[in-house]
Amino acid sequence: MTSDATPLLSVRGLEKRYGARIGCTDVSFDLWPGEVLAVVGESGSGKTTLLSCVSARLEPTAGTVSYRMRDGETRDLGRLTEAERRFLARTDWGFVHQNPADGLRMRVSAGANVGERLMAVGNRHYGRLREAGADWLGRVEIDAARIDDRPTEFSGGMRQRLQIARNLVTHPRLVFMDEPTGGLDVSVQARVLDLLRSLVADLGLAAIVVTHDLAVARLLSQRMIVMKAGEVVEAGLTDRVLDDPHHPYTQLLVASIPEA
Ligand SMILES: Nc1ncnc2c1ncn2[C@@H]1O[C@H](COP(=O)(O)OP(=O)(O)OP(=O)(O)O)[C@@H](O)[C@H]1O
Repeated sequence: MTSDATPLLSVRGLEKRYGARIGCTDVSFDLWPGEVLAVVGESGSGKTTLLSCVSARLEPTAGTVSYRMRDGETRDLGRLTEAERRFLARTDWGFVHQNPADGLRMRVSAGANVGERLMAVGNRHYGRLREAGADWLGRVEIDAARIDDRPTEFSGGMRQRLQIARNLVTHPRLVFMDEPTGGLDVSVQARVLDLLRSLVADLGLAAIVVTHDLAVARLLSQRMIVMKAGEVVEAGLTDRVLDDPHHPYTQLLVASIPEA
């Protein structure tokens, strides 16, 4: 089976309830290899719930998430064993959190933060781990001389770039991002976004990016879904949705973007 014949990820009829409250409901979409999908919507619309269910961190109440594994077999994530899920998360997936402290080990060096992910996939050679660490620091524009510093000594933007390096060093096929620039100063957001965009393109990564910022969706994604009160109200190519929004809620979101 060729990589283009089947989606990397297929979500069908996904629902998550918290007791009587709806987190998200009736969500369906496909994600293709190398494609970036943005999930947008206001606070409480269900974006994080959806991301957590799709990345197998939260068990959905109904619906399925299928993922095409490296061997070409498509598996229902709900039927994986805990060990299989953890292996996927360590090797095939990345997760970039809004707060870098949630995705980094703050008490170990920058180099070890990057090397650790490689060790998890079987690399043991100290010299090569250090070399890869230095290489990846360079790729995220952190001076290799800072390799032995801890993230606690880094600025917010540097921490976020380090978290990106830690996630991408193993060449995952799919990266989940939850407001990847949301916690950063406006002045450093553009640089991190630019870096993310070029790395995602260079590595041919597929990604799902949760954001309330339509500018982030515009810059990073080819397709987007718009959520309101847990439901998808509009889906389509990012440029189409933003330039010609059909649903009144999307029109409202687009109209509320401040003029540049
Ligand atoms: N652990 C939880 N227990 C109960 N209700 C929850 C829980 N997590 C989320 N919810 C509810 O599910 C709905 C969707 O929340 P979710 O966090 O997914 O939205 P969001 O779009 O990611 O919001 P934000 O942008 O503020 O993070 C909300 O009504 C929220 O109150």
